[in-house]
Amino acid sequence: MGHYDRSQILPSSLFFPKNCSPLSATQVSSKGFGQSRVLGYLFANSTIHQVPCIVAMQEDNTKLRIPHVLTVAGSDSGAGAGIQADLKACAARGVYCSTVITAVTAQNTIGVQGVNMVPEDFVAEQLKSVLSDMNVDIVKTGMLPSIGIVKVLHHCLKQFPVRALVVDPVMVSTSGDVLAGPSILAGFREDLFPMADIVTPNLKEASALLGGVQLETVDDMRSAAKSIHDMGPRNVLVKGGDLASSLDAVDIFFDGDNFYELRSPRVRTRNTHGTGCTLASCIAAELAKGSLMLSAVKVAKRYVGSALDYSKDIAIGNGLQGPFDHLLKLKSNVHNSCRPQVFDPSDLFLYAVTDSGMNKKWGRSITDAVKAAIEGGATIVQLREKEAETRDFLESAKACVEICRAYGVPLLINDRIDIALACDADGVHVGQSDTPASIARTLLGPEKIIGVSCKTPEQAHQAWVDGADYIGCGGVYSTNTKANNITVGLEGLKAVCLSSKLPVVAIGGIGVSNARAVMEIGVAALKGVAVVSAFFDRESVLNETRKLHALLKETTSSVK
Ligand SMILES: Nc1ncnc2c1ncn2[C@@H]1O[C@H](COP(=O)(O)OP(=O)(O)OP(=O)(O)O)[C@@H](O)[C@H]1O
Ligand SMILES: Cc1ncc(CO)c(N)n1
Ligand SMILES: [Mg+2]
Repeated sequence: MGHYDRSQILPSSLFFPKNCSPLSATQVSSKGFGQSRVLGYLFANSTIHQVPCIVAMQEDNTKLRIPHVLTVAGSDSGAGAGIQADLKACAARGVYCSTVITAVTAQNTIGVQGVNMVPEDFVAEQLKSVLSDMNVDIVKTGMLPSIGIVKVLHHCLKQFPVRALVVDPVMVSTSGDVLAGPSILAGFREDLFPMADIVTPNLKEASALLGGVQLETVDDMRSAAKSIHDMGPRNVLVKGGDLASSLDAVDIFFDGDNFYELRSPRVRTRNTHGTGCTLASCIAAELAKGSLMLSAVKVAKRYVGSALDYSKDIAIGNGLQGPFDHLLKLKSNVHNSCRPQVFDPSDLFLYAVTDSGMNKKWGRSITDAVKAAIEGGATIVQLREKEAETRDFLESAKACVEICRAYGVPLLINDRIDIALACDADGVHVGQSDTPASIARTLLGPEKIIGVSCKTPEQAHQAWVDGADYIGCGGVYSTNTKANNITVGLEGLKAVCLSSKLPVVAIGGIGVSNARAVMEIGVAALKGVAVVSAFFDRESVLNETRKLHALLKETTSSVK
């Protein structure tokens, strides 16, 4: 709403600077807020718009207020653009998004098959509902299908001012379908642009706004940005996603004084439907968090670029322009489709744990070791590479992920949550002195597998509380793999298994000579054995794994 300037939203936007105690701020009122007692509200007026920015504080000083974008746009049934893109973009950027729907479209990856406008007075009713109640920070507009709807929006924004207005002047979809006719141009120019903090036309829209001039080069985009700036918005971003002559995706940002040429490599993909809506929503989201305009635009462009790159090969629909994946989640489902996502305790049956020292000694690569173990019958693999350089480890881990996925065997990383995240492993195994399982769970999310090494029932209980999926218990027998490792013996193993709510895999000095004795303790929680030396400190990993696999099969059928 003109002059968006972070410094006007005191103090330091929505967030308290480290050196400013929230409790020392003006305490205006004390009211209940949800379940928690709020100590006060802090009102800070934007000097130009007199928009109160309200920060609610709880007794423990945590802030309840979250950044909020309202999108005023059309629904896309294919969900790649419009309201649906805006919701996903805001969710991905960690901002709340409310929605005022201006039109319902029937569209897919082929084009727009139909448009049904929402009556003006009902757009007004939605706007009033949200703006009068929900502490909107930023309004972002997309498809505004009639001049009447533009007028309604203009009126509501005067009545309920917000911190900033982002206008994506949607007119023509990339498929070439008209989403708002030329009559809308007057509404943009007269009502919305003068109050807009940024306007983000694509090439066709910029051309339409300027009476149909041809825009074919980056220089043309600069002149267009300047001419559109003359129509009143604080900032203009002319988007060059559709600039055929450029290998890069070039956008021109103009703030009235300076031009900024924002370039990123053009992602080769058909999945670009909704890039414009997403970019504008992401700009709005960053502004809602308190970013300056140019930073918001840069972050938004990077976000769109990464999402396109991530989604370049996904296949949804048969048309020329597919949607992309705002939340960067779909691809991992494709990779995992040969294997259910949930952890299956029977995977602990024959657990192979690699050791870099042993691989070096026998002149094997990690990948060869892993492949041989799986071919011999290992049902889960853990990479335990204590000495490897991070960069090398990551490369090997990525290769092992591919191998394990192909065989449908889960791959875990010992200790290194960073490596597990970077190679998209199935999970981690942590020891008592590594990152606590509860933190590993927060970092890895709800689906990844987490195992914890435990020697006692107390540790096993804690692993359960922390959200682990299984525990490794040992050393059952003494081993050279771990220095100064206390041996728990079969008795210790049994005690842990009897108390554990989680499935258990036994580890430590286990091989063909003693695996039967381990499994014969006969406690239901014990699902299998984990092996390091008896596989990897041997000439043939494949043969040793096969032998133990056969023995375990025999043992478990006789134990039952
Ligand atoms: N293939 C691509 N690779 C990288 N960035 C791209 C690509 N296509 C578009 N972009 C970027 O996406 C943003 C949106 O630009 P674009 O010109 O496609 O908007 P639009 O035509 O309004 O989008 P749509 O109508 O599909 O929602 C810009 O920052 C642009 O540079
Ligand atoms: C509803 C809607 N808004 C915007 C666009 C522009 O991509 C679209 N295709 N559909
Ligand atoms: Mg486009």
